[in-house]
Amino acid sequence: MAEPTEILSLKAVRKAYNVGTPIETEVLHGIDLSLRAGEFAALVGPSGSGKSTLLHLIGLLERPTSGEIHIGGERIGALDEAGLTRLRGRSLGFVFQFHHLLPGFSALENVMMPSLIERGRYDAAMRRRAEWLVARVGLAGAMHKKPSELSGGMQQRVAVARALAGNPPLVLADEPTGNLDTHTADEIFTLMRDFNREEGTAFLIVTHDPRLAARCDRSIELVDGRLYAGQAT
Ligand SMILES: Nc1ncnc2c1ncn2[C@@H]1O[C@H](COP(=O)(O)OP(=O)(O)OP(=O)(O)O)[C@@H](O)[C@H]1O
Repeated sequence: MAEPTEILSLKAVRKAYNVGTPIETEVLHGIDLSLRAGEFAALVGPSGSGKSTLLHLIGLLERPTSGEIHIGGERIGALDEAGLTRLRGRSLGFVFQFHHLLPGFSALENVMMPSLIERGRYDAAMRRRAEWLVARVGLAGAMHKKPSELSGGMQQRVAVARALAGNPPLVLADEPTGNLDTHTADEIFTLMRDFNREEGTAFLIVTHDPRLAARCDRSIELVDGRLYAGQAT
């Protein structure tokens, strides 16, 4: 059973891909990692070290080949696909390098979308939360604009607001500033940091930017599919 303050726990997690039967490549070799509620952590490492693979496992988008993952105390190995979808909707928010906003919908509608999909119905509280978030990321005046009418930085602000819409205890961000200039990257990073402090949301942020990693509480380093010594907890 995971510790109550742990939002995430990985024990001996391995991931191998079949790259043509019977050839298997192991990408992650026994990862032990835990993240506490409210932590703000960077996930760093060279290209190909397995960062995205690890994030996909934690994001419940893929299953580990072996080992155990707990999210919010729930053991994911025990869940079927419906259970994984429910846990993902309730516990996780996502920010990607490319915002992945839906082009036909306004900023506000994009922010409401995950809650709408998860709950299967519209409600006023959901809209109030989304309006508050869009204003909080500095886009009160652009709430009804479509993504194509917004700059790259503004689009990523909407993506951050969308990740927070369901009040998840953990947000996973895969190179969230990788497509932005330094100034805009700093702004987006600061925004995530503010949410971390204001709402107690934990963040796990994949970044290649050492400046941003240094601004996190903790840097978790992957090298060749293993956590660098001393990074385990
Ligand atoms: N679906 C897959 N099938 C086979 N191999 C894969 C698959 N996904 C990833 N890999 C391999 O796993 C290794 C780790 O990839 P991953 O994308 O997780 O690394 P990364 O640290 O995120 O790299 P980058 O910083 O370049 O994004 C790479 O060698 C990659 O080729």
